Amino acid sequence: MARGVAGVLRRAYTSRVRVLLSTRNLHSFRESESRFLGNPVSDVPTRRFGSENPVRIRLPWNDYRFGSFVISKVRGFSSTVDSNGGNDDMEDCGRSVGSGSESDDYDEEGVVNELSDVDECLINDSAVSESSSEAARALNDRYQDPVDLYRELRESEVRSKLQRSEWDTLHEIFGYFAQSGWAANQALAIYIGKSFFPTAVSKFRDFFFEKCRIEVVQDLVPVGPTDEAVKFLFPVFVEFCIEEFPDEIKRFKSIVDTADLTKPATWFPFARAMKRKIVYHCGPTNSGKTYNALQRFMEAKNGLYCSPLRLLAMEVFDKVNVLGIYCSLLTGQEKKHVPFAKHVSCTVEMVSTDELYEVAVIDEIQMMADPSRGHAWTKALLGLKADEIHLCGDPSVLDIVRKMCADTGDELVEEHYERFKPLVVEAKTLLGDLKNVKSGDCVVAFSRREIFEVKMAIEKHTNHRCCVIYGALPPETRRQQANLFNDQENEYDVLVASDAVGMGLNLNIRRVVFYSLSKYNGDKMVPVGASQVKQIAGRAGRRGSRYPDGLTTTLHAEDLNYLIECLQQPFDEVTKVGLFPFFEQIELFAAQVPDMAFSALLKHFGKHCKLDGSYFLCRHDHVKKVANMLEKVPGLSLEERFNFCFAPVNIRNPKAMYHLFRFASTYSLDMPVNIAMGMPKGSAKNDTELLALESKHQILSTYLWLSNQFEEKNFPFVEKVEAMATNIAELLGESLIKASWKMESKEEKVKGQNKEGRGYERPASLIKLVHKRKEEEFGLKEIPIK
Ligand SMILES: Nc1ncnc2c1ncn2[C@@H]1O[C@H](COP(=O)(O)OP(=O)(O)OP(=O)(O)O)[C@@H](O)[C@H]1O
Ligand SMILES: [Mg+2]
Repeated sequence: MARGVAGVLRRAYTSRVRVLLSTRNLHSFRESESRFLGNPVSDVPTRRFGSENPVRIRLPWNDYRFGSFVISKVRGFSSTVDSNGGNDDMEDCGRSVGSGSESDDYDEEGVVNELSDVDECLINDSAVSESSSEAARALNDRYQDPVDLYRELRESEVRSKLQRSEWDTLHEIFGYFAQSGWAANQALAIYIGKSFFPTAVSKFRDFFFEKCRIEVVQDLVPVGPTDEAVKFLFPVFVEFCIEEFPDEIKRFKSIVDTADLTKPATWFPFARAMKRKIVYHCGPTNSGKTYNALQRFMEAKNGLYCSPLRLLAMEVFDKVNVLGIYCSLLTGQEKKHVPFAKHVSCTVEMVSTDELYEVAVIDEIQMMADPSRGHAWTKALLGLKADEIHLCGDPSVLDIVRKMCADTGDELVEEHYERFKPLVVEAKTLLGDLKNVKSGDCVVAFSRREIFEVKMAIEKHTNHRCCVIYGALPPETRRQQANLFNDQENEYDVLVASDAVGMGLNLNIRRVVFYSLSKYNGDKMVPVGASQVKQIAGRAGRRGSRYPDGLTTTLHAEDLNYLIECLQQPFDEVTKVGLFPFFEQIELFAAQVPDMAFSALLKHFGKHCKLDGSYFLCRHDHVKKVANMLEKVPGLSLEERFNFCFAPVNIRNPKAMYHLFRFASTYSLDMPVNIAMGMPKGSAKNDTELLALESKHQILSTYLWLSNQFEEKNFPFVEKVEAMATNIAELLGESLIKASWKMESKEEKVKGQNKEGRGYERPASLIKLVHKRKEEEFGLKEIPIK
C-alpha cells in the first residue's frame, strides 16, 4: 500500500521536479513543466520514478539528477544548475531576489510563507577545509548512487556501534543539515514544507543512526558539518522522505496546489483568446494622459473607464454625460444606470471581466504596485475583455507592463508625455508662517487634525477662507469642497487637503504648499515617499485651469531640500505588482483545511501561496481584523463571510465595526438588515460632532456596499440609506463651511506644554535632512522641475 502511494508521489515528484530545486524557482514550476512537456529540456537520460519497475539510471554522484534537473558539482557544490543551463543559485545570497512569495513582507504578524526563500547563504558561508573537501571527494567516489545507499540503509538490520566522537560529529552534521537553507529550499521540490522540514530531518537522522554501516559513518565523519556533507546526504534524504512521509507530502502538495497564484494571466482565458492592444499613456502628472485616453473612450461604440477613486469615477461619469455620451456609473456603493448607455465609469474594484468592450481605460496604472489595492489594477489589466486598453500612469510600471504584455501576447503601444508646463519650486517657502498663504494655494497636511489646525489658523490670521479635502469625507462632500474652491466667485480661495488630492483631480491650484513632509504610517512618523510628493505637487497648475503654471514649496525652509530631492528623483522602477485570490481560489483552499476559521484560513493561505516573481500577495490585515470579529457570527457560509470581510469599514472606528457586526448577525439570521441609526438634527458645531457625521456616513456607505453584494431582500432599505447618506454629506459640507472651532484636544495638549497664547505653531519639521544644502545655494531662485 505504502509503495503504491509512494509510486503516485514519485510520479508526481518526477513531473513536478523539472525545475531546478530551489524555492526561488518554485514559482516557475508550471512554466518549466509546460516547457518540458512540449520540448524536453534535457537530452540526458532522466531518473524515473513511479513505474512498476523503475528504471534506475546510474549517474555519477556529482551529476545526480532530479527529473531533468541536475544538482551539479556536488563535490564543489558551487551552484544548482537547471538543464537549460540557467544558473540561479548561490550568487543571490544576501540579496532579495525577485521571486517567490512576498508574504514575509506583507504579514506583520510574522507569518512566514512556507514557500518563501530561506537564507541559502549558509552554503557559501561555511568554511570548507582542505581535509574535509578531500574527505568529501572520497565519499562521493565511494558511494556513487544515493538510491543504492538508501536501499542499503533501508534493508540494514545492524545498528553500528559508534564511538562518542563519531556520534557527536554525526549529530553536528545532521544539526547542520537541519539548519541548511539550501536543503530546506530543495526539499520543497518534493513538497516537504518549511515547517515540516526539521521534523523530516530529525526522523532521517534517527533512521541514519539506526541503520548506517560503520564504514559509511567513518567516511562521512571526516567531512564534518559542512555543505558537502549536506549535499551528500540530501539525495538520500529525498528517498527517505518519499517513502516515509507520503501523507505529509500529499497534504502539503494539495495545499500548495490550491494556493497556487502563479501564472495569473491564465486565469482569464477569454482575455487570452483576444488580440488586445494595450496603449500605455506614460508620463508625469498634468501631461494629458487621462484626457487622451478618454478621447478614445468616448469615440468607441462602448467603453469602460476604471478609476482609482469614487470621486474620479463620478467626475468622468458627469463629464462624459454632459458631452452627450450616455454613461452609467458603477462603484461599490452606487449603481446609476443611464438608459441606453454603452459606456460605464466605475471604480477599479468593480471591473467586470465578463463584459466585452471596444475601449477600456485603466487610470493610475502605477497603483498595481499598491500594497493593499494593487490586485484590482492587476486583475483589470490581465482580465479585461477589450480590444483596446488604455493605461494612464507614471513610468514606474512601464517595464513590468511590458513584461506582462509579453506574457499575455498583447500588443503594447507606448505613448510618452511631458508635463504641459514644468513645475517650479519656490525656494522662498512660506518662511514658517501661514500668513504668507496666497489665493490659489493648496496647503497639504497629512492628518485630519493638522488639516483643521491649518484651516483654522489661516482663517484666523488672514482674510482667506479655506475648503478642505481629506479621505474620511464622502466623495460628494469632497466634490462640493473642490467646486467651492474652483469657483472664482466666492471667498474660498485656499484649499487645505490631505494626500487625498493626489490623484487625478483637476483643481484650480496655483501653488502646492507642503505643511509638512512626514506622515504617520500607523506606527511612527515617516517621510512621505518621493512618488507621492511628486503626485501631490503635480496638482499645481493644471492645463485649462486658472493657473496653468504650477508652483510648489514648503511651509518651513528646512523641508525644502527634501521636496526638491523628491521632485528630482526618477520614478522608482516597480518589479512586482499586487495579486489577491478570487473567492473560488479561497474556497478550493478551504476544502484542504476544513473547520479552519476564516481569519486563520486567510493567514494560512498567505503562508502557503505560490507566486510568480513579478507578483506579491496584497496585504489583507484589514480583512483579517474584520474576519476575527465576525468569528462570533455563526451561520455564515464561506462566501458570505468573504463578502462581509471585504466590506469597506474603518477598522479603527468601534462604531463602524459594531454596525458591521450587527449587519452580519442580522443577515446570518436571514432577517432584513436595518440601519438603526439616528439622523443628526443639524450641521456639526464642533470637531466631535463633525467626526460623528463622518462616522455615520461611513456606516451608511458600508450598508450600501453590502446591499450591492447581497440580495435585495436582505438589505431592503437602500433608498432610505441613500437619502440619509446624501443628507449627511450635505450636513458635512455645511459643517465645513461653518467650521470655526478650535481643535479641543490639541488645545489641551498645547496647555499641557505651556504654550498658551503663542498662537498657531506647527510642530518642528520631522524630516531630518541628511544632505542639507546651504540656503545660499538656492537663494530666492525658482527651480523648475521637469
Ligand atoms: N489636448 C488637450 N486639450 C485641452 N485640454 C487638455 C488637453 N490635454 C489635457 N488637457 C487638460 O489638462 C488637464 C490635465 O490633463 P489630464 O488630467 O489628462 O492629465 P494627467 O496626465 O492625466 O494628470 P494626472 O497624472 O494628474 O492624472 C485636464 O484638465 C485636461 O482636461
Ligand atoms: Mg490622469
